[in-house]
Amino acid sequence: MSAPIIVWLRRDLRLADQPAFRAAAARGPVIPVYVLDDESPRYRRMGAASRWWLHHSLARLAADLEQAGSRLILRRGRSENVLSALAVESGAHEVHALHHVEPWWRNAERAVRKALDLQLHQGIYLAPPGSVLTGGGTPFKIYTPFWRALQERMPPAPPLPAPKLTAPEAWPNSDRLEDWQLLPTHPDWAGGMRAEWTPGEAGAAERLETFARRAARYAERRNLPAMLGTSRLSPHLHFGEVSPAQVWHGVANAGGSVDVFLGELGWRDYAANVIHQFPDYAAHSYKEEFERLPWRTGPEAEADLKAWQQGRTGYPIVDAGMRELWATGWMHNRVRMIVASFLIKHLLIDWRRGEEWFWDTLVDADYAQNAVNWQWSAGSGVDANMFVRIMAPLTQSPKFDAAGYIREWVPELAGLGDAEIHDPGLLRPRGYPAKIVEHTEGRARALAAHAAMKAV
Ligand SMILES: Cc1cc2nc3c(=O)[nH]c(=O)nc-3n(C[C@H](O)[C@H](O)[C@H](O)COP(=O)(O)OP(=O)(O)OC[C@H]3O[C@@H](n4cnc5c(N)ncnc54)[C@H](O)[C@@H]3O)c2cc1C
Repeated sequence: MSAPIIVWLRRDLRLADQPAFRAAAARGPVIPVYVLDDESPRYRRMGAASRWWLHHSLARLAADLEQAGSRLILRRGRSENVLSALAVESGAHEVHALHHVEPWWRNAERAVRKALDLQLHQGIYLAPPGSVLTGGGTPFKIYTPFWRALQERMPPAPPLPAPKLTAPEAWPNSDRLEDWQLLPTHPDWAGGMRAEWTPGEAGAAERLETFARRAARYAERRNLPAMLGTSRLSPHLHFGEVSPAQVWHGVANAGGSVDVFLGELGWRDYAANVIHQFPDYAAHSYKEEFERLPWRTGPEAEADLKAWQQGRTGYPIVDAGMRELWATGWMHNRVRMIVASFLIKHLLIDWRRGEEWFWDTLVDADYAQNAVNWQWSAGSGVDANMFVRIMAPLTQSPKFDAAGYIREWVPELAGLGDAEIHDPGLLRPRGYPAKIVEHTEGRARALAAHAAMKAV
């Protein structure tokens, strides 16, 4: 029997349309391995909600591999060390993996390549990050021209089915998933996540199939948080349980406004294109002047941050969003924009504090998409909303018909009518907090801080 080939898995946890599996399967027996590497990302190690998802996704993948006559080997440690040791144990020389854009994964890929024959494949985005270029051969900075150029290369190649896998003569040892303690126990806060999500390739395929039936009406519903208008595919896409090409082809014939949905998938590629150019995008404001913005700090600002995190700001739409996030690990996009704007502008708290909170609490926490969207909201990004365009939560809430959404996530307000629920005022029930800051006051403070930044 020929030497086994290692497939190094990260956030590409699927068998179908997974080019690393396909290439390895064509060359010999396959050893699929997932390395829990908290060392390479350092402070960017996966957050708590992502670890919950990872546990279930790995359990599913292991079961799917068993059924295909294979196994999932689990190891923990620094990727290059673990893979080198595994290669020695198993007699493997080649490692196949999908190329990742996060800076720590790019470093890890370089380190693995020093010791082993690492073959990288594309398959996480519609097009390889860094490959969509202007006429002058430079990467795009702005979304709209990027999307126009990307569309010229679409549709993506049709997705390929899972390959047939051959087992190696002997299986290397594996850690036990339970021993990794990825799930919360004291307390177990994951009940809302279990109710909402089915991690794994089959769960992703089912989401895609049900969304395809309503994708034609995406544009008219996508901004309404009370409706099931968007796909909710983001955590499945983040963990690679479905490929963007599968999503594209899964909805392509839906008709109606499906093009608007495909444009959102384009934002996903765009975010990776930004990180490819600016790897530490989550650490610094792209527009340097924002490093001079006088953000609030100190005990009062910390108390406001906590109120925002806990959904106790006195703004029902903001609180509904933050509580949805805490309970399910996900938040509707329109509401993400509202809560981000509120933190950055009404509370004048550095966008990085919000980014960090999302990183820990979102099941779809994604280095590129999170940083790009937070910098978009702050106005500090490469392609961004203007800081001085301040979203008014009390206007956004009725505009996007959020009454039902607020009733679901802020049950103290459920008894209020549609006219009052967005801004309870004197009808505020006992137990629901007063507004943490008045809109006009918060707005004026934010504009003054922006003016001060510009004046330096
Ligand atoms: C402050 C802020 C932080 C965010 N952080 C993340 C994050 O960590 N991870 C993440 O996946 N998305 C993030 N988003 C983008 C967006 O909110 C989610 O992708 C979307 O809500 C996921 O829901 P869906 O799958 O139903 O999206 P759909 O509307 O069905 O869109 C389909 C897919 O397109 C991609 N997409 C949609 N909107 C965006 C966008 N604005 N930017 C980039 N890709 C997009 C997602 O992969 C999504 O699954 C953030 C947005 C904001 C405003």
